[in-house]
Amino acid sequence: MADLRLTGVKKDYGGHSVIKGVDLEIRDGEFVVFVGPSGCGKSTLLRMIAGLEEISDGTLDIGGKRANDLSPRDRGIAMVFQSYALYPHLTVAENMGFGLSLRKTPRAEATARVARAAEILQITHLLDRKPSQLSGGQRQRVAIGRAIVREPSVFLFDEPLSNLDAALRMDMRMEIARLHRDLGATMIYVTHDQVEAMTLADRIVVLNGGIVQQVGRPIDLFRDPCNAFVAGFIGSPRMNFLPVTVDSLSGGMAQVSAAGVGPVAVAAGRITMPGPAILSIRPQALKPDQAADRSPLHGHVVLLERMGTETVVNLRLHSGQSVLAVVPGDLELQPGQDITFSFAPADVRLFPASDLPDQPGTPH
Ligand SMILES: Nc1ncnc2c1ncn2[C@@H]1O[C@H](COP(=O)(O)OP(=O)(O)OP(=O)(O)O)[C@@H](O)[C@H]1O
Repeated sequence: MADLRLTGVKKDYGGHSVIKGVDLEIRDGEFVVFVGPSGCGKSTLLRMIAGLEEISDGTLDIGGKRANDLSPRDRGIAMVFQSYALYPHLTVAENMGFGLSLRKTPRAEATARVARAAEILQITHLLDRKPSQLSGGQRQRVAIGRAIVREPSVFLFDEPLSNLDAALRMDMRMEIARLHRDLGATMIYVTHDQVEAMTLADRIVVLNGGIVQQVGRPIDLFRDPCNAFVAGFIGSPRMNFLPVTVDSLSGGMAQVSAAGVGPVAVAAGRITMPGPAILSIRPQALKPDQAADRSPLHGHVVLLERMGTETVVNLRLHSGQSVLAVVPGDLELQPGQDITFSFAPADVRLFPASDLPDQPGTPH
């Protein structure tokens, strides 16, 4: 069993708090991805699970046993680093088997495990080469192979694909997904990459400033972010945030208005009082037409980013606010043209203005 439980886990560096009390359960066999802005504590949390950083406060249980004071090698965990961390003077086979020889695994068994991992990763033909004779993608396979041979119950990945080019990242992403399916091991993965997080994760943990903002299935975070931070962090292109005024509240609905928006009735969410608020609208939820049951936004096209099947439209509303919309790639649009987009009230979310204190038009 390799379920993990973090209870009130904290990390301080010399009185500076970087992880501020994390409670999290990770189920056996689950693929969990940590995301968040640079410096939010993703790697620190991962390294505490690995045993590479001491836990300042709180409890880490692995497989139902307290692991705070276990050495890294006794945790049943293997970690794959962004930098690959291969020994240049050893062959691929020796790199992969290095941890096993340290643990005095019988030679025949070590050789068999290396051969099996090489087969899984399709690098059998590279076993006699040195790291300098490998491409970046091949080196990353060796680093993953070195983790596999240890037969850990938990794999930790710290941005393993960030040194690879886009095409290779996609191949390796699929490879890691297949590995998870085949091995059935618990995997915890840190990334900056939205696509990796959305496609690999059973659940995503969004961190900000050492605090867990939300934990959930990718689709749930995308559709129902709990606050404006998560709404802005998950999804690409980035969420639009419009400052609005809540004029009245009734039966869980808020009547909102703003220059160039509404009035429109939307779900009140966490809003309990009339006053300033933020309306969030995904670029994909804006349609370049105006239907009776949709709410209009009037503006003009500033910039078009043609991606092929779709185009990202950067428009400026009459209120001066910039907004992004995603439209089909074959839609004829020109910079400078006046345009009306519209949204369905069910597709937007309302958040307190205090969620985004630097939002123009909202109080500080
Ligand atoms: N050894 C250390 N001593 C002091 N502060 C540290 C140490 N290691 C990390 N920090 C601080 O802890 C915070 C979290 O760092 P961490 O590397 O976990 O962030 P991250 O979310 O993984 O960032 P990135 O995405 O940039 O890798 C940062 O403010 C960092 O400066």
